[in-house]
Amino acid sequence: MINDTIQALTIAGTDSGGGAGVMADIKTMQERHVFSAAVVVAVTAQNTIGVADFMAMPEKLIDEQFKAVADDLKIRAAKTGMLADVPSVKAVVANLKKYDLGPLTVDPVMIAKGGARLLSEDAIQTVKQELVPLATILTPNLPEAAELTGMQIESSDDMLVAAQKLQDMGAKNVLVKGGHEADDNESSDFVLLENGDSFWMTSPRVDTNRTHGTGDTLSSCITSELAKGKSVEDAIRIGKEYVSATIEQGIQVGHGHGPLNHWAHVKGEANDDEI
Ligand SMILES: Nc1ncnc2c1ncn2[C@@H]1O[C@H](COP(=O)(O)OP(=O)(O)O)[C@@H](O)[C@H]1O
Ligand SMILES: Cc1ncc(COP(=O)(O)OP(=O)(O)O)c(N)n1
Repeated sequence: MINDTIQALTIAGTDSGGGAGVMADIKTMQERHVFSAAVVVAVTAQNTIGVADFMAMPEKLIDEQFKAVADDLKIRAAKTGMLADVPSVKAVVANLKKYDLGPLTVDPVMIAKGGARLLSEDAIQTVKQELVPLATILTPNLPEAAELTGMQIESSDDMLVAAQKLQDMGAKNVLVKGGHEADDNESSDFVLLENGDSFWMTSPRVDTNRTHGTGDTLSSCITSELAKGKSVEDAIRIGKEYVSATIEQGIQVGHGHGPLNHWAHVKGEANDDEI
């Protein structure tokens, strides 16, 4: 019997500009040699300059996408990204409880780099109460961690406290991303694991505005590695290496916050067998 190809699912919004959301997730999973399926929760009219408009999908269509995927594919890990509003978050949560999709990475996307709100304010409470407790790994950036915890995050110590609070809210493992830090030299992320172990992941900060979709790329790489059966810690470390390479080996697309180079070469992965 032939083994099934490794399959993962993104549950998120589209980006017509190709840099973030479902598009970044599919490109990342493809580069990680994982077959990617997608439940589209919202469609955005977006490019590297900003988000012009978006529309959330009707809940029935969200349900039908989940059913279509679950009836046929063998999903080994899933991630959530942009979830738009309360009805969409609730529809996603109901389907995550209904189907076994493996470990779940929750990227609690709230506001795009250009400033557009991608999650309505009233949906934040629903995310906190209903989605965060389902997360195998929760990956907030600094503003998202602040919003979810209700605390100001201005130092490394604050990141530690926020991670603990998010774990207390039900997320098993927490990765607080430091991409929005003021530090000019380093970009440091803090990880708190389920067993209480914690560590920092630090990479040189690249002086660039080509960082559109960094969070999506990191979380979908982590999801790909979880689908392959990697441990949470290994998946997170590989995710950081991959996203760093996609930022460092930048490409030039568009006139604003440019997208990442998803085909970047990752050190130590000289041939396909090592991916
Ligand atoms: N300029 C940069 N140079 C290097 N790494 C970065 C840079 N900006 C973000 N990162 C990294 O990209 C990942 C995503 O972080 P962040 O940008 O905070 O997420 P989001 O896209 O959700 O706002 C993190 O690992 C962060 O450290
Ligand atoms: C459709 C969609 N989903 C998510 C985002 C935000 O992606 P992120 O990785 O946080 O990147 P930036 O917006 O910070 O560049 C998005 N813009 N669109």
